[in-house]
Amino acid sequence: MRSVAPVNQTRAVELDSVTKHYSHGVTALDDVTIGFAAGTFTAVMGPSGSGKSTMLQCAAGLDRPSSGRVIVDGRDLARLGERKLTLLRRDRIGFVFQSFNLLPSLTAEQNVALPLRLAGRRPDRDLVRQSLEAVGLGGRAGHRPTELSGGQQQRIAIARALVTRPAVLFADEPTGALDANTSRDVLRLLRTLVDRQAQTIVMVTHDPVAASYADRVVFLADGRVYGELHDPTAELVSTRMLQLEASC
Ligand SMILES: Nc1ncnc2c1ncn2[C@@H]1O[C@H](COP(=O)(O)OP(=O)(O)OP(=O)(O)O)[C@@H](O)[C@H]1O
Repeated sequence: MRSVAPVNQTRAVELDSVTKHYSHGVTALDDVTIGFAAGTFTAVMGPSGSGKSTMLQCAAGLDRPSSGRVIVDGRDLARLGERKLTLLRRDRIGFVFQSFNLLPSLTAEQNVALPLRLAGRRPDRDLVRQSLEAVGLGGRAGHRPTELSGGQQQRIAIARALVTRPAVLFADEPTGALDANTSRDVLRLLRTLVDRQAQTIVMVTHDPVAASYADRVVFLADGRVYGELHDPTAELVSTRMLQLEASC
């Protein structure tokens, strides 16, 4: 059963009137105001070029908005200098991508420990093992990425993103490179992390089935928020996407 959102839920991430201009007069985000409550799973959908990745990059502090505010874990990113922003990204924000980005020469355990090493911390073996167990791969600690399936590699990437216990996990098309069965395993894992550990997850996807694992789907078009769905089904998400594409 899904977690029930408590009243007065705190927001792990907030975007307040965020606009992002790129060169050649492109406005990728146009005055976007949206919040992501702690302990919830949100999918972000929209036609190609609607600003989904840009929104994730701005929310994760990987890119700076042209105007507006981004608040993560109670901190206004615009007020942080580069060093403090790097620390916040490293300690409080997790990111997984379509490509797993694991280091091929390292074992699963060493890949998961990497964020701790990069932070100059001696990796706590128990913590690394717990992260591997949380993604169901406690028995694969000594395996290298080439010895793991695509779904297992993505689960290692998720364990690596979670080892610092981030306030939010951003996922950009995390199942984009996986087949339907493997995708389902990864999506179930994300759902379990929300339900059992109250992890906050924001996931960009093109797939209505993937979006149906979320508590809420936010639709973007032309850099703007065009509504949302709560407790989505894949059918409802597909219908909304068709309506959105027809109106663009
Ligand atoms: N670095 C950049 N420089 C210039 N324009 C960019 C840059 N990055 C993105 N854009 C433009 O910003 C708009 C939004 O792009 P974005 O990648 O956020 O969309 P998206 O919804 O994630 O697309 P897709 O589903 O195709 O991945 C697009 O028009 C894109 O061409």
